[in-house]
Amino acid sequence: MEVSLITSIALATIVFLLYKLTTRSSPTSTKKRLPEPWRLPLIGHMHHLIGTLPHRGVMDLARKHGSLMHMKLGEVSAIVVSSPKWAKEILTTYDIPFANRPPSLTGEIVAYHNTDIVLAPYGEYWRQLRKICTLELLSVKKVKSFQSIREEECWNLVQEIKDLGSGRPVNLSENIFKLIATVMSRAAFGRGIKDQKKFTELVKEILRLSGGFDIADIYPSKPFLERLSGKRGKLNVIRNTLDDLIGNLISEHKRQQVNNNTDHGNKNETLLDVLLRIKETNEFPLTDDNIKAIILDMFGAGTDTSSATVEWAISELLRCPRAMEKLQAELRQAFNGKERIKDDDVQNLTYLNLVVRETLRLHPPLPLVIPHECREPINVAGYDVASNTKLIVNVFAINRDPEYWKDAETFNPERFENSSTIVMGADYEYLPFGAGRRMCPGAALGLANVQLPLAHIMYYFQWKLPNGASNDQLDMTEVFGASVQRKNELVLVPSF
Ligand code: HEM
Repeated sequence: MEVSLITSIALATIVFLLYKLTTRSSPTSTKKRLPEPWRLPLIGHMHHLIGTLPHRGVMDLARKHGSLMHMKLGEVSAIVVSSPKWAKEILTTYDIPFANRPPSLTGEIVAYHNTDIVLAPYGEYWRQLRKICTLELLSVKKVKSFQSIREEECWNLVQEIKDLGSGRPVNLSENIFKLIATVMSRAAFGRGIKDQKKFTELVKEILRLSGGFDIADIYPSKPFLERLSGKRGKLNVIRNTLDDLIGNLISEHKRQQVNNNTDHGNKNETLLDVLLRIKETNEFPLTDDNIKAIILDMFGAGTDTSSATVEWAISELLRCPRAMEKLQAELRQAFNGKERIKDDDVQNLTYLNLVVRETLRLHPPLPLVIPHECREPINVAGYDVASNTKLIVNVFAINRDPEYWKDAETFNPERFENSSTIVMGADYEYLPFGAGRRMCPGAALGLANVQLPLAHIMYYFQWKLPNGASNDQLDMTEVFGASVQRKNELVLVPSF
């Protein structure tokens, strides 16, 4: 992040000089303006984010300048929301005007001209895709239908760790990501795919390139910067490779459907089956490219988010022995005498659920959600907001707002004991899945993909840091991309 910011600022200076040579300054506006930090010409407020991670930098700025603040990121104007009060106001009263997504290079290239769900502009096409998500792809019934896949893959991970032997370090980051990517592959295509490693690496690379703070994002009107930064070229290469990979899977699927005369609508339909059925029955016009874009969304939105949550949960538990013991006691009592843990068994485990909620409070994988964009000029609390203004909801700051959360920085699952909050707080004080029309439609699947792996990892093994380091020395440094991950992989030593 730091390198990309510094590169952005260096390139911005060049653009600034060119700009100065070719433009005259405009008269100062007299309109009421939102509070903002001091800014520099052309780069705006980007310099405030040097040496920090965007969600933390923006939180610190908001604590000084206000929880509804304006920021200029290069040439992009953004309104930044950092408190439950403003999140509620904006995501209810102004939800529709802000329901758009800003155009992005990722959307143009990798999402086949924004024909996925995540980046699709607000409108009829997006509405239809949301309906397909709610009723078909990510419905409770569908999430349940992937139960045996989750159980098998979790069990495989337990066996792999056992095969390595007690006391041998395990790279949990790698293994958890692989587990969730395999679950998603099997859910999407019915099996783990041949090129799975390559596929998931490419999806990870897209996410890494889509943080929203690099030079191409902050100067959208200067397309030559996309080339100069190499982003356009990289995304094109990734898209072409993924296009071949998913294209082949679609062709294979179509062949199998003809051979097997597949019974449409059966309970084991994969995500790809569902989309091909919708296409074939003309329920909603979808092209193969649309299907590729939607499938990529399921991976992009569904793998990193869940795997990061499992990793952060383990990290927090390691540093909080009291919570770790309590969770393991709950699991051992619930599964005493059972060889295998079933998906249904974990749904009602109180403390496991509290741990997951508290992890998502402190470590929302998408701390600045996915940027929204204003569709029309509006007035928010007396401030004029121009169309195309970006909306950044700093969920990271909201989830840690000291006005709402006692000891906000402390990992304390018990704080949710008497609360009904699961996916969002009634007062918008807890928003790991966002809120409003663009809220995450995959929360049920995301939670299921977190709970079961976490239960397995905590039930079957005791964990400690390698080389005799004490658990409270675990490094918790974050790295910012499309989602916030651990900077250093989580390598731990199991005993059993
Ligand atoms: C722990 C897991 C997850 C977390 C914390 C999470 C969080 C989020 C957040 C914060 C947003 C953006 C909301 C906004 O822009 O206001 C989002 C959007 C989205 N998520 Fe998730 N997500 C998770 C898992 C999943 C899964 C498993 C899927 C599907 C496989 C999924 C699919 C999506 C989609 C399609 C969108 C875009 C919705 C739209 O633009 O209409 N997510 N998610």
